[in-house]
Amino acid sequence: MVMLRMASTEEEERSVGHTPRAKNDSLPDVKVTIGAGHDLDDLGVIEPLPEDKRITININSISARVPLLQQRASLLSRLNPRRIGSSTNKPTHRQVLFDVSGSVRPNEVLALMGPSGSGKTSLLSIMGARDQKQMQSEGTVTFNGQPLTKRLKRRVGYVLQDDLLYESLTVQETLYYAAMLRLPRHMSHEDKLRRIDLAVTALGLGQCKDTIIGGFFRKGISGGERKRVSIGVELLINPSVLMLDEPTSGLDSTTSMHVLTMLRHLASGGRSIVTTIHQPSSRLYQQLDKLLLLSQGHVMYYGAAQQAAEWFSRLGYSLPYGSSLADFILDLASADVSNPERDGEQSRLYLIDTAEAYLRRHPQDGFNMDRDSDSGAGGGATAGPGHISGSGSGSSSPTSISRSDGADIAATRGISGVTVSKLGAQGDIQVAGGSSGALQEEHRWGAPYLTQVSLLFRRSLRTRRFETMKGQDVMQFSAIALLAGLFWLQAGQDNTVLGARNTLGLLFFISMFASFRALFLALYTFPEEYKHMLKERASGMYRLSAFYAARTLSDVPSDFTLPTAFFLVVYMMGGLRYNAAAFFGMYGTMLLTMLVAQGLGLLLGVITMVPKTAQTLASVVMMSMVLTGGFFVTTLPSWLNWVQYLSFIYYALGISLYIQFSSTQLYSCTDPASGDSCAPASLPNPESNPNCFPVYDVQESLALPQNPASQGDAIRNAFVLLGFFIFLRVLVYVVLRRKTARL
Ligand SMILES: Nc1ncnc2c1ncn2[C@@H]1O[C@H](COP(=O)(O)OP(=O)(O)OP(=O)(O)O)[C@@H](O)[C@H]1O
Repeated sequence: MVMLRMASTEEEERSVGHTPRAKNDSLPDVKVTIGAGHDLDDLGVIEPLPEDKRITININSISARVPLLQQRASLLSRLNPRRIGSSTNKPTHRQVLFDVSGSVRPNEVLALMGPSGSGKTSLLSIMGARDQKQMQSEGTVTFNGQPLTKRLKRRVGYVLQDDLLYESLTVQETLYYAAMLRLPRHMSHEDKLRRIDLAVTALGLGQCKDTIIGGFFRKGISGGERKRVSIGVELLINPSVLMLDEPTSGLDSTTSMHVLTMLRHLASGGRSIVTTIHQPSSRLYQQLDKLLLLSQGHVMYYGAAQQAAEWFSRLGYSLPYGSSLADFILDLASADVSNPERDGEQSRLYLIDTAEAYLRRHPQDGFNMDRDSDSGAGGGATAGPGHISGSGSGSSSPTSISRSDGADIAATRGISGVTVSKLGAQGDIQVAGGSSGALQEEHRWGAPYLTQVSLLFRRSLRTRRFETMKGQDVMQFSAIALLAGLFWLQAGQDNTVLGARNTLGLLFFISMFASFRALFLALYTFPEEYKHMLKERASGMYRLSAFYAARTLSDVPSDFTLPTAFFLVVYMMGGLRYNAAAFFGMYGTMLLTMLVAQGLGLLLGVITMVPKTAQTLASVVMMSMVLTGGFFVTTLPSWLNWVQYLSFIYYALGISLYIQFSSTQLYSCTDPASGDSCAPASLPNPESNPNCFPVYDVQESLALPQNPASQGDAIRNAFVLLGFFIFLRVLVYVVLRRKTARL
């Protein structure tokens, strides 16, 4: 707990390293460098924004509630009304934001600060329309007066707290795919490449540009470099608004300073920047224009960042000499500061009450003394409610504030290294609709549709560069193919009924093995990609259908190579029909079956989005398909007969049987001594054996659920499989669309 003594404003400024500034300080036109002396002015992406691209964000009375984890009512309590009352009266939600208002204008850096759990990330996510489904929010956020439309979202860069990057891509590749997908189509390929180079240079990523991003299992670039790559991905599009969640967390002070300096510089080019920041040093704090301080979801201060000390001092909470302002206000928000009149919690509540009362009159502008003197309002318009001046400090109330544009704040900042001459020219705020016209003219998607598919396809292959053809997969397939080949060695050449039963097992095994693998691999596709997809779709990077097509197509080479080799070995060793048409017919059937199984896996994955749940469901579904596929269960009760028609393995087996047996004459042979059916070894030539008789009804003699001799049935089976394939793919797309409907 910090006990306060009163400090003068000058003391405060000295203690946080501020030099009291005259309002119109003219600052030297100093170039800003970031990392390894790179010059930010060299980065084409941060040239000043044209007037019509600038965006003012207004936050109007945002409140938010999150669900509380509750145990489901037991059956007993659901049946007993008296118990129901006791369980359902518990609150189900907790409010985490309370009526928060504010604004960010072009040229401004607004910092959201507060102790952990105070609601910074929640507020930022609501502002960027990235809030989670579970969160219920009220109030509005407008961008130049309009809600955040899909088109506007493409002008908003959003950097998440946990960088979401593909671990197997290099830094250069990450920026390349982002640039090619997001930059406007009228820009030439060379210009896009140049922009990537500039971003790499300006963000100091040159030395690691060919290193993979890496992750838990495979080490890649450092944490600070990851942050810079995440920022770089957003900078490439030259956004009008940049929102960042903890861009400096985990970075050393120098790198944090580089990041904040860069943000300040970006803002000075007409962008509106909002960033959450945890505990900035005094140097970092100086880069901020506006501060919105949250304490347990309530606004404790909103206004010019450099005047927060003044505000609190007037309320009786002066910055102790030698303390950092950022630490001090976080202590205030954490109820860790008391004064002779109030303990920590009382002080916190008092400061919140005072701020909320004041901000009801100035919801968008907040506290800024400079504007008073600007407008000549002085203390004339008494903005502060009576209880502010009545604070325990005995000091005067916070000066009343008149509205003026945010450029004044920027123009008075005096941040070392920022070319302030630019700020004055760009200070005007755009009115609603002014920029939307220009935004309408832009193409909705950066890259054309087919280019999106091609880029996403190539990226998808690269993201799995460490996965394809793993040694253990090759071993697994070789072992199973060899074992199956040996168990069914030349079984297909045996044309006795006994031999045909054996071959039936081989045909079934081929369909089943290929399907199982395809289905279980596909379960993970979308759950693993979900977060990336949400993030990239939220920034309008590509069409969902382009992603879907590319992602599923890119599975084909890796998922189908080994099964093809497996098929070749098993087909030859198993002695299935040596005929090109039969071979390719059987191969095509296996591929189609795999595609259907893959579709089913994708569907289960996308419905659940949780691999473990999808796996459980998949084993039940797949077992039912296998059991009713026509090999294990051959006679079903009539009322359950329809189940087999749902099994894609049933149709696959039907086609395979047609290919193998429709033009082969089978013989039923009996051993004269025992009267039993004979094994092929004992009767190598059934055609000339008097104990063998031709079989005319293969379906009956093999107890099959469908007729292998019927070409019509085989064609129907092929069409049904094709129908399954198309139906499942469409269904996956529809579910995926619903899951990402909020984007
Ligand atoms: N989806 C959710 N379900 C339940 N509680 C949530 C959810 N999202 C946020 N919260 C709660 O809301 C509060 C604010 O969370 P938020 O992440 O916005 O805080 P923060 O200020 O960003 O914290 P930090 O600095 O630690 O990141 C926390 O108490 C958090 O537990």
